[in-house]
Amino acid sequence: MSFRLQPPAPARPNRCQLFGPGSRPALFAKMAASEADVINLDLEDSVAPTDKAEARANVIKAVSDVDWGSKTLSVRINGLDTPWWYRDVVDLLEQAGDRLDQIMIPKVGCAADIYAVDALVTAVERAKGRAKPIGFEVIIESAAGISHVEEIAAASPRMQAMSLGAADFAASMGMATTGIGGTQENYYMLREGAKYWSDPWHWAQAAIVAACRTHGLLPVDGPFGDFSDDEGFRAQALRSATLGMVGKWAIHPRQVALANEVFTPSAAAVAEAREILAAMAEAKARGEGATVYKGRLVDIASIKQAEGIVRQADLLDGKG
Ligand SMILES: CC(C)(COP(=O)(O)OP(=O)(O)OC[C@H]1O[C@@H](n2cnc3c(N)ncnc32)[C@H](O)[C@@H]1OP(=O)(O)O)[C@@H](O)C(=O)NCCC(=O)NCCSC(=O)C[C@H](O)C(=O)O
Ligand SMILES: [Mg+2]
Repeated sequence: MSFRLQPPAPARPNRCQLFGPGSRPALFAKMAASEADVINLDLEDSVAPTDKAEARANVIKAVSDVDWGSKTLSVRINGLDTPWWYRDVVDLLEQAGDRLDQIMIPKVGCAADIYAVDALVTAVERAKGRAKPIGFEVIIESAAGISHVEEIAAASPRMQAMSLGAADFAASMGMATTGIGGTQENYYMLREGAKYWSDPWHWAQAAIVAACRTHGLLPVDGPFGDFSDDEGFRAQALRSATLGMVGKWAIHPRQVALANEVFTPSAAAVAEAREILAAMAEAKARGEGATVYKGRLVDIASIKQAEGIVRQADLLDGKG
């Protein structure tokens, strides 16, 4: 390990973030009743420009009026290139109750974007005497965002989580697709006449995971647009989990159970992790740093891998 230790990410469930437009208040109670760990009430791209003010008022009311249980409650504000974002921040911080946990900042391009929102949030918090500091989560969804991902992750102590926004990311990068996440038909390798599909989101996801793990944030996979394609969602989520992401967005309620399933360690994975820890404890008692488990090497690094799985299982204990 480097002299600079890796800080832990916030210890809270973040397997699924369920989105709903702030302009559809009829959805709020359904979102609260869902099994999602995080709720994202949206003021940004799912809300038409003519509905921005009404959506903001709906969301401010719902923060206090709806019973959100133990979920993390987040509101996605408008981007810093719009005329709406400062009013989103000021009205939320002045008028929404203490139940609000986070603000999600979309389309961040550099650390200064976070600095600007932090300055405004801090001023309103002090003026209003808000006791609970608001956390930040951000979306990496532009060429600038992915280019500056590490400085963005380090930009504020308010930072909690970072998501990949596949739709805006594809648009910003000029990617030849209108798909939101998942396999892309033309992104394949050819060998002896057979196509092998590759993953165009992989490098951006890996960069986000590395930035998050360096600075103690939760890395999250964003939307999968085709909500009729359960297997496509599951495949995308499995790849994200394998890379180190802790959860995924749901843009429709049917995606919530899929995300929870993928990002909850299976009973078999937890049992194996505990067996590895037991095998390594025995090895340590013998004065050894490595041993053989089921015919393969396990060593001190395996302890950290196994502890991560057990820690996640303990965190989710009782959440199904
Ligand atoms: C996608 C939707 C517009 C679909 O809405 P609808 O046509 O109403 O869906 P259904 O008829 O299939 O709904 C079935 C029942 O589920 C309820 N429902 C629908 N959506 C939600 C929800 N989000 N949360 C909770 N419950 C929901 C319906 O009311 C039905 O209930 P019932 O009648 O009682 O059976 C809609 O799902 C939707 O608006 N989704 C969220 C869209 C959104 O927030 N988008 C923003 C995030 S993605 C993004 O921004 C891209 C990203 O930034 C990037 O760049 O990648
Ligand atoms: Mg977007």
